[in-house]
Amino acid sequence: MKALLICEQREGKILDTSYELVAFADRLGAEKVLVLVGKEAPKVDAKVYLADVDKFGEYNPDLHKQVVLEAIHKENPDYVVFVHSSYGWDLAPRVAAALKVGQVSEVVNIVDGKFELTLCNAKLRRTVAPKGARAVLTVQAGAFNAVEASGSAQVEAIDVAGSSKLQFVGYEPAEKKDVDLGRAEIIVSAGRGVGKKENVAIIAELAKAFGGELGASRPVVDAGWVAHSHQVGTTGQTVSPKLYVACGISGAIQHLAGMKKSDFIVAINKDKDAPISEAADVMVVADVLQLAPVLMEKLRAA
Ligand SMILES: Cc1cc2nc3c(=O)[nH]c(=O)nc-3n(C[C@H](O)[C@H](O)[C@H](O)COP(=O)(O)OP(=O)(O)OC[C@H]3O[C@@H](n4cnc5c(N)ncnc54)[C@H](O)[C@@H]3O)c2cc1C
Repeated sequence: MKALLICEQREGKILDTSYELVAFADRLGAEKVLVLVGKEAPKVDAKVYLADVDKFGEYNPDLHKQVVLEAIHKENPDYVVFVHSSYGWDLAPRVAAALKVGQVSEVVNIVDGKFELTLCNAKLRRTVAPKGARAVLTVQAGAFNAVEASGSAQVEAIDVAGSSKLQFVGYEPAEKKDVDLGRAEIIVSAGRGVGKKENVAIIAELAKAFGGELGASRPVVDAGWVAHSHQVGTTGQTVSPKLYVACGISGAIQHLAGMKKSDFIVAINKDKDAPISEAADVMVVADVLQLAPVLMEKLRAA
């Protein structure tokens, strides 16, 4: 079984998720071959097809698709694997359509060689197996722990003739945020379990008592209870504070992807079986609205 791993870089820096794809292939027990439109190959003991980023652009769906199709032509892989990122969301279906094969999106685990996906806001999981001989997959960021960047790739340059009406112009820096969670040493995050907007103030106060910043899960942001700059997860910020306190957060894979590299994780949840318990160093089974005032009192007295 062979997996062609479509890696990503940004402005010369190989993204960590590329090494998550390697971990995915290793878990699958597949021979791995990597493809990157970039400058330097990932550090891995495997063959890497390297396409010149100056020629093909940081991103260009027409040209990058041609590069991937050329690598598929050379390697005849069983699986063509992308990260479930904005790059993968855009490119994977284009490749699947060109190959006329099915796509399995957002794989979070491998069980007996089949692919596990989440559904119902990550409350349930289902297992699927592609029917055809080949499939395109996207793998959820954070679902597989990245392998260490070490090894020496057998690099082969890949070039394709192709034209596109699109041109990569550049990245636009995000607006300056009111909070920089990336630098925070302590983050206390509010999840849907806090119940209503007014209760977020309690978690914000708790964050202050810890000397940290307020984070949030996506539903809390989507509901307009706090600004998006506080969101942690795949569509928010990736954080790695010394202490992360998750208040009323279930631990969906998209949230975990953004915070699981925290040094120490405390989860406060009414449900002892909430998935966050698997990532937490300490799981406090409690109503966070009852616990928070007690905790604040202790912290202030300390
Ligand atoms: C493409 C995509 C991208 C996404 N990106 C993100 C992202 O960046 N960040 C993110 O967070 N999510 C993201 N999500 C959403 C994610 O799948 C989950 O839906 C979300 O993380 C769930 O948020 P939650 O844990 O706050 O809510 P829920 O899953 O509803 O969990 C609430 C938890 O609170 C507990 N609870 C309830 N009441 C209390 C109480 N009084 N005290 C203590 N515990 C209580 C419950 O037991 C439960 O575990 C994304 C989803 C998709 C499809």
